[in-house]
Amino acid sequence: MATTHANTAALIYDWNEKERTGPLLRRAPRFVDESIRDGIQSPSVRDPSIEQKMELVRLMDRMGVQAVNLGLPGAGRRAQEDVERLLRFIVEEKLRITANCAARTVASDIHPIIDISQKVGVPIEVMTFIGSSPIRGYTEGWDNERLKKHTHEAVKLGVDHGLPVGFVTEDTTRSHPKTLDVLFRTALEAGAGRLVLCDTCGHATPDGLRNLLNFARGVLRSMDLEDTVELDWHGHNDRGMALVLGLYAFEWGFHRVHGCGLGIGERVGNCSLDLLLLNLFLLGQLDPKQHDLSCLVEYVEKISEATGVPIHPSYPLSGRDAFRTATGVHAAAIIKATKTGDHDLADRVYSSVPARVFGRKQEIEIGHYSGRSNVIFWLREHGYEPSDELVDKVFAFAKAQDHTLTTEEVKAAIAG
Ligand SMILES: CC(=O)SCCNC(=O)CCNC(=O)[C@H](O)C(C)(C)COP(=O)(O)OP(=O)(O)OC[C@H]1O[C@@H](n2cnc3c(N)ncnc32)[C@H](O)[C@@H]1OP(=O)(O)O
Repeated sequence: MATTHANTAALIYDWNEKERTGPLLRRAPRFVDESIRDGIQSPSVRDPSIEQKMELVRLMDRMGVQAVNLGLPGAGRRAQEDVERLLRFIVEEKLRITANCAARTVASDIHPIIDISQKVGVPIEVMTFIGSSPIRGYTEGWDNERLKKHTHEAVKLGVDHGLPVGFVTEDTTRSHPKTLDVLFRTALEAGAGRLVLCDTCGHATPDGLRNLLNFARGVLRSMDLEDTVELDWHGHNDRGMALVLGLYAFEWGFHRVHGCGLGIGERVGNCSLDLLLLNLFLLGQLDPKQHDLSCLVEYVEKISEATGVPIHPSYPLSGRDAFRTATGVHAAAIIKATKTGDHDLADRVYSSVPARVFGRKQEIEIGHYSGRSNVIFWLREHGYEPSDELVDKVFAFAKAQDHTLTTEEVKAAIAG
């Protein structure tokens, strides 16, 4: 995988502290890919075929994602079959990635996980969830005693069958501390090895996240479990904050952050896993020996293909327009940088993401906001001699349009 050049870096003053100083996180960031569980809960998302899911799991593994949620086998036969086949696939392919599955705090959701795990002979982490916020409790008619009973029984069921259990409080970011305190302690006493704090409704701001983390840490500390129990962050994007909160979660000390490729997921989606990886890479926080991000764009494309969710043209890194410029001033600078022969300079003069590092490249288009530089560059790239007359003709045509020209339109203008 290509890297960026030191000489180009010297041309950028970086106010992003970590980009200048290198790794600052307490520990190497770890990830849980929720694309084929939470990701496919979105009503606009198609459930990928088993072959597509396998391909995605292979890509997750290649990118160094440590865990994948394979689904909620309690949902029915198809979900159970998929989980079993994916688990066998992970074993047969000797992938490093570990498996977890979602379950309500009910035996009928947990037993299928136990059964699959025993059949395949590989542990699956049971991620057993319960809505812990007052608004959820009110809606369901649940009181704290009932939540506590469900929590205890569910965690104990998984633990008694020798499986690792993560306890997931749905809507943690709107839950009362007294309730969380009771539920966390109940789950930990029953043997949960992980607490998953969830921003199920996309409610948290950075200070909310930090307050909640400090609270959870306090509970662990009081039980002398700070060094043994891990904390996960699972966030949704209702307020558009999921990615930023994912980054803060690592900075402030969560062990793992959950996300989905292309940011798919329930309602407006989860934290985008590909953008989380991209940002941590750019911040110098990922060990390149553990994380091969040369397939990051392929991963997003495969997620899109498998789920039927289109990639927005302006989606970072993988979007059609991420490195495509029609604007005159920007294009002129990119073209000047290109002429130096230094691809890194050309990549970075108008983008914070170096395209070539991820297998993409800058493209210059012609539109109504273009200058002559765009036209000259385009003509040369397509084998035309950019005479003044030809440049004038295409330039005048472009200025009269309301959109970026297609190749056919430019060719028609040349011929016209
Ligand atoms: C962490 C998350 O993302 S939460 C989203 C989880 N994912 C999904 O829901 C997708 C898969 N779900 C399904 O296929 C179905 O909802 C099933 C098979 C799990 C359940 O189907 P049904 O039994 O028909 O129940 P339905 O979906 O209508 O309602 C959910 C039920 O679960 C109950 N429930 C929800 N969470 C819990 C919990 N943690 N513990 C106990 N019961 C719970 C609700 O109270 C409701 O019960 P009710 O039917 O007695 O009112």
